[in-house]
Amino acid sequence: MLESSSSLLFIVFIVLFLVLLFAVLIKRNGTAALLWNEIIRENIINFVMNQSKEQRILNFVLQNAVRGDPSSVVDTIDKYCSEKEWAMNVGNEKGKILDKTVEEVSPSVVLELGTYCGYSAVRIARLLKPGAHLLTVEFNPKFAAIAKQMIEFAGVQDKVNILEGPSEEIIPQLKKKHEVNTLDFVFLDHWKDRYAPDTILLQVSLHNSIPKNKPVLTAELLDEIPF
Ligand SMILES: C[S@@+](CC[C@H](N)C(=O)[O-])C[C@H]1O[C@@H](n2cnc3c(N)ncnc32)[C@H](O)[C@@H]1O
Repeated sequence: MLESSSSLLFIVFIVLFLVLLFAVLIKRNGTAALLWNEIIRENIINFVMNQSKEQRILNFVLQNAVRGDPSSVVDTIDKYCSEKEWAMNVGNEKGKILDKTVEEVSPSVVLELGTYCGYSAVRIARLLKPGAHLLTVEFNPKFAAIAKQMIEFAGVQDKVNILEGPSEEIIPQLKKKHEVNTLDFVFLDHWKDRYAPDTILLQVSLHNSIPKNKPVLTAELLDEIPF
């Protein structure tokens, strides 16, 4: 009896020690914090709420943003992601540089690789001149479905075309299937290991018709440009 209660006490002690150790790690170590927030915590919330984080972001927008007002959609996503749950949108800081580039270039045709929930797509589309359009590529069908609703709610669906599939498959189809002859602005915000091969693929597929003076921005580059 005494033996079993002391081993129980020992197990409780070990569990408490591990919880404490993990709490300290989360506070001090970026990887542990990421592991906790992005994998453990998020999956627990998804399980309890029976809903993905992306669906929660969309619901928050549907309940709090102004329908047909893209800036309100952008601001509402920023509010959710700064106050409630982090998400991999480009965010407001880098978003301002993105805005500035779109305004300066005044593109007619824009390509974005990596749509996610449609945050940057709405952000770019709200600044496009009449007749201009954005093609945005996303290979996760669940994210593409969320983005479609986000874009429609923001009222920019006539300016944005979501192309569902991997960039490496979509890019070679741009010319024939989507009638793209030249791109005035490219925003690379998908997985980093595809930046270089997709940039080459773009030039090959469009026969070098991305003019040299037209910007190709990556999410990482936005970190380095002073605003
Ligand atoms: C950082 S998020 C994009 C964020 C988005 N641009 C925004 O600011 O709202 C990256 C997205 O790229 C998608 N992705 C990654 N690699 C891809 C590929 N090769 N083809 C298509 N989509 C890809 C992922 O599923 C993810 O949704």
